[in-house]
Amino acid sequence: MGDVRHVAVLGAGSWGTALAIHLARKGLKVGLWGRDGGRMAEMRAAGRNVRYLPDAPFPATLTPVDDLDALVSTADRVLLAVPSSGFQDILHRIAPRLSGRGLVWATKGLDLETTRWLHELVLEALPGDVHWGVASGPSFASELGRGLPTALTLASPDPVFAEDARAWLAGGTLRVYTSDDVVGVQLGGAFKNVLAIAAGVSDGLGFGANARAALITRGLAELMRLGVATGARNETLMGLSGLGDLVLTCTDNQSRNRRLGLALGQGQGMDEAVTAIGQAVEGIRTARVAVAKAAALEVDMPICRQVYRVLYEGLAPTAAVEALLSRDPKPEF
Ligand SMILES: NC(=O)C1=CN([C@@H]2O[C@H](COP(=O)(O)OP(=O)(O)OC[C@H]3O[C@@H](n4cnc5c(N)ncnc54)[C@H](O)[C@@H]3O)[C@@H](O)[C@H]2O)C=CC1
Ligand SMILES: O=C(CO)COP(=O)(O)O
Repeated sequence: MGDVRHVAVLGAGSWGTALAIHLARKGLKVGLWGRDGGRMAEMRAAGRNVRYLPDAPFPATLTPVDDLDALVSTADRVLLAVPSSGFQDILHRIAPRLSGRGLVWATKGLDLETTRWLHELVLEALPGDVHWGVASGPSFASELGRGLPTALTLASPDPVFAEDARAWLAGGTLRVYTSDDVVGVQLGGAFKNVLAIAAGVSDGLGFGANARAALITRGLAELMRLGVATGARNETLMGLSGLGDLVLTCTDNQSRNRRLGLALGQGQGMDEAVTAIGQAVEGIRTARVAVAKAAALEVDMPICRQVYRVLYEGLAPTAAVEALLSRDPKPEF
């Protein structure tokens, strides 16, 4: 597959920036592209992403760039880290230039309108000679940006490409495991965001550690039921991209999804809470996808359903909890 010396990182939010810094620290030449030319100029001048990761200076081999086509045409590999709302658009823009290169994405979510997995969009958009994979796991951008130890899973249907991607992604403080469970790795990364909102709501209401642990565990049961219906493997859902990321985002206030839930549980309105966070909160879109997938596949996902009702139907958080607690009794497994 050839030597990897130059990586294009697309999406200059907190995650794209942290990944770009990490790769550049390893000595790779990195072009970081963002859609806002003014912000990219600001990053070039400041030598850091002042808005999203102000405490992580750019290594010398990281260049913020404006020209997407030029960057993708010259890079050996492309790492896509835009929110799921922008995934399809950027994928189509870069697809004609991806021949012979490899694509990894680090976006967590599904396509909202069609509820398709991102790899299904990739399969449809890309020429057959483009190898691809998805990276996911418990990984707050600011921690990777500060060089703190982090572990991810890289899933690809092609074991040779999985090893290729592992080799250029991993190193320094980032450990990367490989997998061929493309659906399982995406499932955990996407749907844990909905459950993190639920955990935040519970903590915002002051419900305590028992309730949080119950939500994490029963949330994992929902992921596993969806996994059975979609062909994901249980061990993947028990791994870094499943349970690992679920625990991280349900328990730590660095999670934007958890913070949204906290704000709602404390009585803040949705618009106010989203504006205050000011960054991607993927669980909002994914709650809609969860309800649609659960209905289409006849999978019981009561926690995701109540999150959806709080976000989209104006249900009071206390009423959502009551609805969960008053369901008919059933065996745990
Ligand atoms: N921040 C984190 O700790 C982690 C984030 N992720 C995932 O990475 C993805 C990106 O999230 P963040 O960087 O955290 O979001 P962010 O809110 O920090 O930044 C989003 C960036 O994407 C840009 N953007 C939005 N729509 C776009 C479009 N259509 N085309 C091009 N650029 C667009 C925005 O201008 C902004 O620069 C999400 O799917 C998120 O779940 C995954 C792991 C960790
Ligand atoms: O996915 C993440 C960590 O793995 C980031 O979580 P939030 O999007 O909730 O901040």
